Amino acid sequence: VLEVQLTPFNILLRAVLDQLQEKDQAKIFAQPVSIIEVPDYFDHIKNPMDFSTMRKRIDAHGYKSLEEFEADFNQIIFNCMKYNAKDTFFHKAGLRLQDQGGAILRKTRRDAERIG
Ligand SMILES: CC(=O)c1c[nH]c2ccccc12
Repeated sequence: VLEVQLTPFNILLRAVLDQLQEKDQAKIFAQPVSIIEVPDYFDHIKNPMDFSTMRKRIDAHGYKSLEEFEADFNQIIFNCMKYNAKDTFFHKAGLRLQDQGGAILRKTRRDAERIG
């Protein structure tokens, strides 16, 4: 059922989100951090974010601009770097996603600028 109205903007956001998720092979950022797995997570992290939540917001037409979309992506990274100590697999995965995702978003902004 095509319950999501496909506008050019949310087609673009879904495509960018797919590219960002390709950089998360371990699927660390795919779903919300589980309060069962990590009981103290929400003591430290006040604005949880993950890719599945972003996808829901795209489908609800909840992003009014690319900047709002990027803010949620940056929240994922910020939370990961804050909660996980520097020498952990998760922290390092956050750094890599920030680097690789940053390149994807810069190219997206450039393309959007050109297309207008
Ligand atoms: C994204 C993130 O920080 C995590 C994703 N899964 C986790 C499991 C335990 C602790 C942290 C996490």
